[in-house]
Amino acid sequence: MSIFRKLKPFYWNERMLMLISIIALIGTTVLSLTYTKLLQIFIDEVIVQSKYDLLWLLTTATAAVIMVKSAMQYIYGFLGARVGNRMVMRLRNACYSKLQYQSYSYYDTAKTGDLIARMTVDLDAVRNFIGFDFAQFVNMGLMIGFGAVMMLSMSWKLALLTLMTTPILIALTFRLDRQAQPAYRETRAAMSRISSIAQQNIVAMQTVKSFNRERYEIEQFSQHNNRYQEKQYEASRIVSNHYPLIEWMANLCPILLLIGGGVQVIHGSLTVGELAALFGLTWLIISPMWWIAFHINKFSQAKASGERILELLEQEHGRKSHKSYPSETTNLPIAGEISFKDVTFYYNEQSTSASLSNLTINISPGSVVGIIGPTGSGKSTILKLLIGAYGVREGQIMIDGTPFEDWISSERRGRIAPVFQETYLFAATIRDNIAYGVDNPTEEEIVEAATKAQAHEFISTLPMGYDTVIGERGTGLSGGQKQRISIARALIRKPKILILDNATSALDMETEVKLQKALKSERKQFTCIMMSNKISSIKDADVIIVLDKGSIVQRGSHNELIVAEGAYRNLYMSQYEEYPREEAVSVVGGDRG
Ligand SMILES: Nc1ncnc2c1ncn2[C@@H]1O[C@H](COP(=O)(O)OP(=O)(O)OP(=O)(O)O)[C@@H](O)[C@H]1O
Repeated sequence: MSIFRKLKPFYWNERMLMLISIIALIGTTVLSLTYTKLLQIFIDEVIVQSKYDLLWLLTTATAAVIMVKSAMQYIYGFLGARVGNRMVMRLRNACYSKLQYQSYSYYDTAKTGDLIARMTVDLDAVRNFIGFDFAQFVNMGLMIGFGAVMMLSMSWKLALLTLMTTPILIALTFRLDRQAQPAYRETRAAMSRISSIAQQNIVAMQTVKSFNRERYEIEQFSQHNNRYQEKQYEASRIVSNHYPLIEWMANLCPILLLIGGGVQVIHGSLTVGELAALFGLTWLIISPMWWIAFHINKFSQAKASGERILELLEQEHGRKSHKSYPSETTNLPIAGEISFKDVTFYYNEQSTSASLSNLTINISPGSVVGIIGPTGSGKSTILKLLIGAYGVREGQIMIDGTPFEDWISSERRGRIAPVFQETYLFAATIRDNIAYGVDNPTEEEIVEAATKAQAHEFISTLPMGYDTVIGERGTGLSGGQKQRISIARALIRKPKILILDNATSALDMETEVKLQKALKSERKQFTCIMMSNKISSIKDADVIIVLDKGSIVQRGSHNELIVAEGAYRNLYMSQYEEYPREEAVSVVGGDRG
């Protein structure tokens, strides 16, 4: 029950509704018990004593009982659903908020399908338990209790005889819960794996199809689906193994009553009506006993699901993102000076080599810095440190002379705008995708950002312009178009620090030059860090930093680096070997384009 205790804040507000719902359910139970009394009066007085005038009264009383019972059943169903839905809404919101503020490193290993399964299938299991099954539990306990009291008041000897098997039944249901719980836990985990595989497959469908791996994917999915089925079988086997025993024990009650009660009727110590009433009561007690097994089953499933939801809610993974992230840009004065002092960074304890080693960089406000290096040299890692995705343990990063930790957790954080290497666009209009960078931007601001990002021109040629709806992950647009929209999304923030991580890799030379010119015209507005593998993207930077295996191997302007022996010149030669003469002449001649 500790799981449901921990989930209490999510349903405790609804305790009044829960109480009314439970009272309504108890009402229906008590009314069900009165049927047996009416039956007793009918046999002993109407039939045996021929009091026919009581017939109408009994009929009217039975009709009234039925009506009140249905009204109570309606209240129970209506309020139960309301409690369950409200609770699940709160829980889902809490899970969603938790996911928003989870650390970046959490998402290094998180499985999307698993998270979605927790927020849908698992939440539904908990909703059903809190909304309906919990009330049924209470009701069944009371039904057995009331029924037993009524039986005891009519004939305590017969009651004891009849209910002899009850302790065994209770022990069996507890055993069922104990054994079923791990099986349901595994079932839920298997379901999560299935969701993860399906989700990954849908996202990677292009790759799957282009490599003709449909059959392989089907086999993989089928294996996991089989595993899920096996886990389900295991859970149902445990439940089914218990059902016959529970049924047997439960059915022993009316048999014992018929033997004991029959003997008493023969000896005249019990009327036929009383035996009929006791018989009715026995069934009213037995049926909840059967149902207890069913509801225990639901309880075990809800517990397994509750555990998974709590795991999501309680998980703290690495450095948390800051809740104060402002969606509005701030007017606090920000210069945009960045300095890295002897920064060494490992992603995790298991890493054998540092992703950045002894990095010392000083970037003055309003300057453009190009960072170039081969793949895996640490460019994206610098971006991740600058957006606060990971904490620095060795060395120090300062912004405007303020230690990074203080700076990033302040309002100013909103003035840093990254454009990631992998462009992510939402399934929405182009306007909404650009506007995502800030709250309620004007049309002029959207067009201005798109124009600077060299996106306005192509957007205007689309039949629906800014209202063009793009598919999930930006389908319907070329790679270069997606990159320009994500640059516009960053520019609309009017950043003080703009970081472009290979963000122009898909642009043609002409568009890239135009974009660089546009950014250059703004150069005093913000500090710009451009990371790239391409010399053409960074050669106009004030300073170029050349990285290799996480260390700075060269720094200087393009003109300085091109004439010096080293990594930059080698890179240049390899990228421009097709037209070495023109470029060499223009560069060595000092023409910086
Ligand atoms: N989340 C991560 N966990 C562990 N190691 C990582 C992680 N991300 C990157 N790395 C490692 O850090 C090193 C630097 O990676 P980074 O992504 O910064 O390189 P990069 O220069 O941006 O490469 P590219 O040009 O290919 O994008 C690589 O060795 C990489 O394997």
